[in-house]
Amino acid sequence: MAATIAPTTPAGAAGLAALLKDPARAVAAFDFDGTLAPIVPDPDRARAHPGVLSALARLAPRLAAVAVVTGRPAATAVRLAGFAGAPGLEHLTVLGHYGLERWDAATGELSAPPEHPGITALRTELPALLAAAPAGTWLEDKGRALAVHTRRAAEPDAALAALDAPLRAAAARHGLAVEPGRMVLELRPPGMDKGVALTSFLREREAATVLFAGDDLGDVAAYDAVDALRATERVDALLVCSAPTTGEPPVRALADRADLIVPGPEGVVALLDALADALG
Ligand SMILES: O=P(O)(O)OC[C@H]1O[C@H](O[C@H]2O[C@H](CO)[C@@H](O)[C@H](O)[C@H]2O)[C@H](O)[C@@H](O)[C@@H]1O
Repeated sequence: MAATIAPTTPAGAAGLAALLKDPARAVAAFDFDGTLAPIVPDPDRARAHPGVLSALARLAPRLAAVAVVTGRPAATAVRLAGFAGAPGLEHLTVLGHYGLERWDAATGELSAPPEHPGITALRTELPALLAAAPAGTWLEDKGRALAVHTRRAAEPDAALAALDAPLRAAAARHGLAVEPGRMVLELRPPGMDKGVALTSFLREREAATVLFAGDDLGDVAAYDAVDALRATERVDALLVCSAPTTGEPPVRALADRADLIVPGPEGVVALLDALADALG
């Protein structure tokens, strides 16, 4: 028997009903870390939850499209999740670097803009800026963006708070945007976010319904965009919050607005399987 999917808001119930009624006009989009992949101390060791590929593959052929919208470089998300060549995901799209990059499974092509000059300059400056940071602080060079992580520090939140002002000043000096996240502060090119990326993708696919699932502050822009589409274009939607299973509190800016809260990537996989079951 299919598991019950129980949105806690009337708008979410309408979104779910619309998706089940007309899946061919629905798009499902997912954040990667914390949503499809369990959070781990080393980002390069993150992997999609073992149930993700089969659950997405069951769902994707029934929907207008499935996308991953992530702060990771698109190629990194594809590698960590094993998306390339995955049966059933021949039409998956990955929007990486908050939408700056795009990878389409159908062609295998990756599109990406040139590196922002602020990133090039900051790359040489950051080691000195981080020299006095608490042990365990480290820099993830993502190519088009630089992310300072504190998850491995003894006091991750305090370490991040101490770095906040100097990193924001450095970002301002180089014309970069600051993207805070779970024990990470990322400096990246401005002018793009998950909301802009998701809106553009939904228009491209002429979606009437969207399911979006995320877990972190970078996903708030996508929530904002979906709410705007609900209000202005009568798009039906189901906003899902993947709540941390790491002991961290959920990101309130998502949890307080979500139509459905699920327990981490395992809960997301259960939701996808329940949707696939319900679609028959
Ligand atoms: O948009 P996302 O797909 O959620 O990517 C956002 C950031 O995710 C990664 O960091 C997070 O996951 C790591 C691995 O589990 C974890 O160690 C870290 O504490 C989390 O913040 C990634 O490393 C960042 O570059 C992304 O910006």
